Amino acid sequence: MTQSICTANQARQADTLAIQQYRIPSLLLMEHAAQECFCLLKKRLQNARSSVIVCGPGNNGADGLAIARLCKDHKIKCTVFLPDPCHLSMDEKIQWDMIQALDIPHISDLEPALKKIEQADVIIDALFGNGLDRPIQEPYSKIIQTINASNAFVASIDIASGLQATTGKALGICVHADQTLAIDCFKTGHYRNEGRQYSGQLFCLPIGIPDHLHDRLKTALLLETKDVQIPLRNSHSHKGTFGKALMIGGSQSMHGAITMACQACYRSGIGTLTCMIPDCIQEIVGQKMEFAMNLCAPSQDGTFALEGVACLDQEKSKYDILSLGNGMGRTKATELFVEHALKSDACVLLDADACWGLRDQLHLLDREAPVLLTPHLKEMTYLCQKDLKTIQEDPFDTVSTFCKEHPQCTLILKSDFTLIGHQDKLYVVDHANSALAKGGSGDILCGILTGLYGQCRDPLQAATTGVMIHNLCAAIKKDPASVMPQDLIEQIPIVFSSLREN
Ligand SMILES: NC(=O)C1=CN([C@@H]2O[C@H](COP(=O)(O)OP(=O)(O)OC[C@H]3O[C@@H](n4cnc5c(N)ncnc54)[C@H](O)[C@@H]3O)[C@@H](O)[C@H]2O)[C@@H](O)CC1
Ligand SMILES: [K+]
Repeated sequence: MTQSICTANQARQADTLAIQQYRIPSLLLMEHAAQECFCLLKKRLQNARSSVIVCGPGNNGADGLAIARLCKDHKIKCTVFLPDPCHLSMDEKIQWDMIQALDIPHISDLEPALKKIEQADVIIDALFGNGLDRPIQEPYSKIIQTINASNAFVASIDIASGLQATTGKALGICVHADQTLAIDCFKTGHYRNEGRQYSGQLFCLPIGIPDHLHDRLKTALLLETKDVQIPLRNSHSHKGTFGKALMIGGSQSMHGAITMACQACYRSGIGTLTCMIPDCIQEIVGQKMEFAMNLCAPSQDGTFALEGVACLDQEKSKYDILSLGNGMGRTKATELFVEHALKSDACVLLDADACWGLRDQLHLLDREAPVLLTPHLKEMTYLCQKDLKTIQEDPFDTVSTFCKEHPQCTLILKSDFTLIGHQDKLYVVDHANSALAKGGSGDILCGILTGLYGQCRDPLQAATTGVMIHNLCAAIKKDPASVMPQDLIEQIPIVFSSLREN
């Protein structure tokens, strides 16, 4: 099952549909949620000297009470802290009655509860979930402060209390979780704004809501390795079967970028590869790449000259994919190359400086053949009318809006996680790894994408598979500080064969 990433509203809708349309009682969903949480936390709770379940006034708190009941069933000691037993949701009232009837230790007075929290080694945070809708105030801010000051392991149910589930903004103070146990689906707030920093390790727990309800809600999806498919390679094939690519880039000061991109492309299965570079770097690039054909275009001041675009015009009809950008520099010629590439019939991939070169000619995206774009957050400002802060605050909306406006495009927005959008589809790849936060890493992704597109001719498949491969390449047994671009390139064959086996 592919995990959904929902806004607060979508998560609520999924709950409501499950309850109304599939007649699943909400207490049953809650029981599933509690059982899944308990299963994941059982070992820690068993080993804890003292554990506290801190419960708020809604169904998040009710989940906490249901977990306390399962602890009692398994003879695990824990204390429930419910600060305000007079104001409870309907389901929580039922859970609270059971807690009292079963004589499970519970406190409602603040001072002794804060002492318990200070001494606890495991805290379950069930204060607020999807329903937090205003800034945290007393007594909850004092409670959260004490949780954060304790040395305990903190597991938040559904979302760290204090985070708004859609925006990931901390509404005042927020629990700093070691783990978040998302109920039924991830929330966009786990990925946006402060959500990354407060959620800790994320888990998503199924509670019996039918999958297709999420499909209906068109939520973003979290991609796992099993969800991607590398293009099949028939043994009875020839180099034409696997695509002809032209990769355009390089300059006097950045010739490494285009060579790394080409190496990654070749290792990712392209049939034939031609590399177009400014003639001033002909010698150095030629020495590094005997597998690719080199085309040299005239240069000026260490980058492509304007008249170099004639070389592209002459060649462009011969290729399935034209990729532009790696180490190209931000010049008038880059803008012109972008324009002429987009006026071809081939698929076009625009990376790095080519995204900049597109900024004043976005109308060219309205074409027949597909376009792949791989901006990082800053480069995204060139592709839409938003500033960096707005994009950072809501990358989900940025990508979906762009993809609705440009249905021919597949957009890959890179940050510490990657968003991939195409028309109304939105995917997240989340393998944050600082080994990729280095120069050269984007060029390698560009090469992988070009190689994959040549084989499958499906931009979305190339994007989802390519981003996953790129991330898996970084998961090597080397300290992230020391990983070189060449290490990633050398990892490509290993990742390919492990994906093909699966
Ligand atoms: N059927 C369902 O709806 C299910 C819901 N589940 C749980 O229910 C949660 C959502 O429950 P709710 O919608 O009741 O929402 P919450 O439990 O997040 O809390 C909502 C309550 O908190 C109050 N509140 C909001 N912000 C506040 C603030 N700053 N200070 C004080 N009070 C504040 C609201 O007035 C409301 O009473 C999910 O996060 C999940 O943990 C799960 O049990 C699975 C099933
Ligand atoms: K919570």
